[in-house]
This record gives sequence, structure tokens and C-alpha cells, in this order.
Amino acid sequence: MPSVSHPPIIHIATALIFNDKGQTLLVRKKGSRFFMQAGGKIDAQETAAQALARELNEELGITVSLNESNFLGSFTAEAANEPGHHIQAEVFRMILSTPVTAQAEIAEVIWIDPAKAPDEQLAPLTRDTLMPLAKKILLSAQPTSEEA
Ligand SMILES: Nc1nc2c([nH]c(=O)n2[C@H]2C[C@H](O)[C@@H](COP(=O)(O)OP(=O)(O)OP(=O)(O)O)O2)c(=O)[nH]1
Repeated sequence: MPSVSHPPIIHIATALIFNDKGQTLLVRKKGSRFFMQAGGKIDAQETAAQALARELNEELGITVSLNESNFLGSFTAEAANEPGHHIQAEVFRMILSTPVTAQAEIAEVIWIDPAKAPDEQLAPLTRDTLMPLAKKILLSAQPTSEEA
């Protein structure tokens, strides 16, 4: 029987970060043309939540504490910056009301309405999974006409 080879998997932790204006935060890392969610690889001995808190501190200068109520799920996609690799992303959600500063390997930070994000500039996981999820979360958070 022919053997099937699977692409190597990179395990990362990342976050859908929202502000109070219906926007979500994306970063572009130095040397990459793709915008994606902040975060990065989970080191040995770290939980996904610990890895994400460390990465958000390194990349954006923010201190967050995360628990399972912030956890959205585990999603897979092609890795944006490492051809031939796939990622498995542990994805959290949070609301941020403090300013952020691009630090370490971050070249750009943007806040964007997920309905207006240009697909061709997004990493595969962001384009195919996380921006659609962000739109759903924002829609479900909007008050209905009866509540408004
Ligand atoms: N943070 C993040 N990485 C993503 C997303 N989508 C996606 O394909 N990736 C890819 C880009 C990279 O190939 C990989 C993350 O690696 P990285 O190099 O940025 O992670 P890191 O900050 O831990 O850096 P390092 O240990 O390699 O120095 O996952 C995403 O939405 N967020």
C-alpha cells in the first residue's frame, strides 16, 4: 500500500482580540507579508494559555490572564510563514481596552473590521477560519432591535 506522508505540524497559541469598536487585532511579523492573529509557538512544558500570555507580552507589551472561559477551540491550516508545514492553533478570545505597542518580531499592528479585511493579505487560518469566526462573534454580540 502506498504510504501517505503528512506535513509537519507546528503547535501554536493565538487569540481573537476585540476592542469596543467591533474591530479585531491583527499583526504582521517582520519578514512576512501576511496579517494574522498575535501569538506563536507553544514551548515544551507550557500550556497553550501560558504560551499565549508570554507571546502577547513579547509581541504587544500587554499582560493578560487566560482561562478555559477564553478558549474558543483548536483549528488547523497551512502555516503562513513556513512552507510545507501545517499549524494546529489553540485559539482564545479576549477584549482589550488598553493600547498596544508592536514589539519584538512584530512589524505592524492593525485593528480592523473583520468584514472589511482584505483576504489576499491574510494568513490561511486567519482568512478561512478566524475572520469568519470573528464576524459571527461580533454579530452575536450585537443587541437585537428589541434590546437596543
Ligand atoms: N501567531 C500566529 N502564527 C500563525 C498564524 N497563522 C499561521 O499560519 N501562523 C504561523 C506563522 C508561523 O509559521 C507560525 C508561528 O511561528 P512564529 O515564528 O511566529 O512563532 P514564535 O513567535 O513562537 O517564533 P519563533 O519561536 O519561531 O521565534 O505559525 C496566526 O494566526 N497567528
